[in-house]
Amino acid sequence: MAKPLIQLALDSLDYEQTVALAEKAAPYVDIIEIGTPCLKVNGLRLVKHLKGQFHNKRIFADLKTMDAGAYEAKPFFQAGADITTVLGTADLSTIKGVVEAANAYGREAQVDLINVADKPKRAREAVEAGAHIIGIHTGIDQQLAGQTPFADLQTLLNLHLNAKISVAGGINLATVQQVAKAGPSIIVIGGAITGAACPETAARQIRKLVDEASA
Ligand SMILES: O=C([C@H](O)CO)[C@H](O)[C@H](O)COP(=O)(O)O
Repeated sequence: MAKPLIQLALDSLDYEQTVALAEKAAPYVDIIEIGTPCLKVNGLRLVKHLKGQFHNKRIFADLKTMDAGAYEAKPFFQAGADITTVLGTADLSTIKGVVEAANAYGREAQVDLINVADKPKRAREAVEAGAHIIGIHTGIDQQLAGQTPFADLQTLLNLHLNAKISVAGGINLATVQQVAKAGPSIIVIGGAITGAACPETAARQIRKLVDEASA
């Protein structure tokens, strides 16, 4: 089974704390995500910093773009982001704009299906528009209401789309192997690492569990 990439989601608002968490978990992850709240507070400066410090990792800027796709994404690709996100609920022209910007810089566009009603339909349209990654995502507020991304992940994987599938939303030490065995390309882990008593230990454990599940 192909080994999924592990994406660390950083959702602290504090610049220094975000860099410190990235330093602790970086040896065990493939992609470093600047989560939307963190990106809104810390912006392009943090993208440049993390790309400079972790040049062998992919940097994910979780823009969740809703309009002006290319215009919003371009400065983040110029600053070193390898992947930016656009909302699946956006107009298809906005999704195409982010895809075009990503292609112009040799990077990737992820379409986030958070809050999309008909996920298979939108995922097919996004892939048709050139999206490189489709994100199954149960948001933090939805997690608080008891929702999980597992059923939607399986639905999307069953479509066998010509794009990578990423999954996010409350994945932790207890669930990461079940997720890895389902076969996504990318598994996103936020709070289970950043909120752990020892983030470095949690990241190492996640890496081990994913490697075991996909061996
Ligand atoms: O994308 C996220 C959220 O919308 C805030 O930016 C999170 O980074 C993502 O859900 C992963 O975090 P956890 O759910 O804590 O694993």
